[in-house]
Amino acid sequence: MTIDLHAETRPTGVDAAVAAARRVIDALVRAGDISGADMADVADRLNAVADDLEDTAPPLDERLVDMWRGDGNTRHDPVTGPENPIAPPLRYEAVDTRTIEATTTLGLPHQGPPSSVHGGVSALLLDHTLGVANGWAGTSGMTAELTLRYHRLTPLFEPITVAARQVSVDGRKIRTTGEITANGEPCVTAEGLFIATYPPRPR
Ligand SMILES: CCCCCCCCCCCCCC(=O)SCCNC(=O)CCNC(=O)[C@H](O)C(C)(C)COP(=O)(O)OP(=O)(O)OC[C@H]1O[C@@H](n2cnc3c(N)ncnc32)[C@H](O)[C@@H]1OP(=O)(O)O
Repeated sequence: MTIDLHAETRPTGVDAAVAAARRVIDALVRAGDISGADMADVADRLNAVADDLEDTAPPLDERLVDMWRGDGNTRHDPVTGPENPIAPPLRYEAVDTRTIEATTTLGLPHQGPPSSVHGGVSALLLDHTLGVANGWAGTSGMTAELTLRYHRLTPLFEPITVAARQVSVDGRKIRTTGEITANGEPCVTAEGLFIATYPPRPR
């Protein structure tokens, strides 16, 4: 069952440009300096795109207010956001009323050890997924503690599943667990303490 735990990716507008930017990031890391591409020309063309975007961007304050309107951060967060080129992006499904999961395949931009996911990237995916599991379960908060155990390398280039479950809510303290698995084997497990609090949205 697909649920509204992430913003839907639109085929046009900034979502389409972000999808293209993800391709560029992946292709650049893949190419390195041993490809046949004229990288000086590539840099000129990418800088021209950035110049155009910077020249037409709204003031930062205005954009921040816009970002936190409506769907809020699910459109721009760095894990699921269709507006954010550094998001893989993950697309969550509900497992039950307190548990969610997403399956994705990461590539070279997220590499740490050879052909393996960077440990900090795993932490990002888990922190966010635990946070969204809290939102799904009905009580969310800010990460106060996140404890990770890296059991084995998390592979690139093949499907991995990121899952999280809200375990308990005790006053403002929310305890949540999660894991990244590949081929059914745990690669990283996480335990999080979240404190129920709601930072003000930019206005
Ligand atoms: C359906 C879909 C929904 C989607 C939703 C969108 C999801 C988005 C997902 C995004 C996910 C991404 C998520 C992110 O990226 S969140 C960003 C990363 N986190 C932060 O930046 C948090 C920064 N820290 C703070 O803001 C404050 O310190 C917090 C809010 C955490 C607590 O400050 P606050 O002033 O409010 O609390 P308090 O001092 O009154 O303490 C209250 C109680 O808590 C206990 N305590 C506090 N800290 C700790 C600690 N470190 N270890 C153990 N215990 C701790 C404390 O002892 C006390 O217990 P007790 O004495 O009462 O027993």
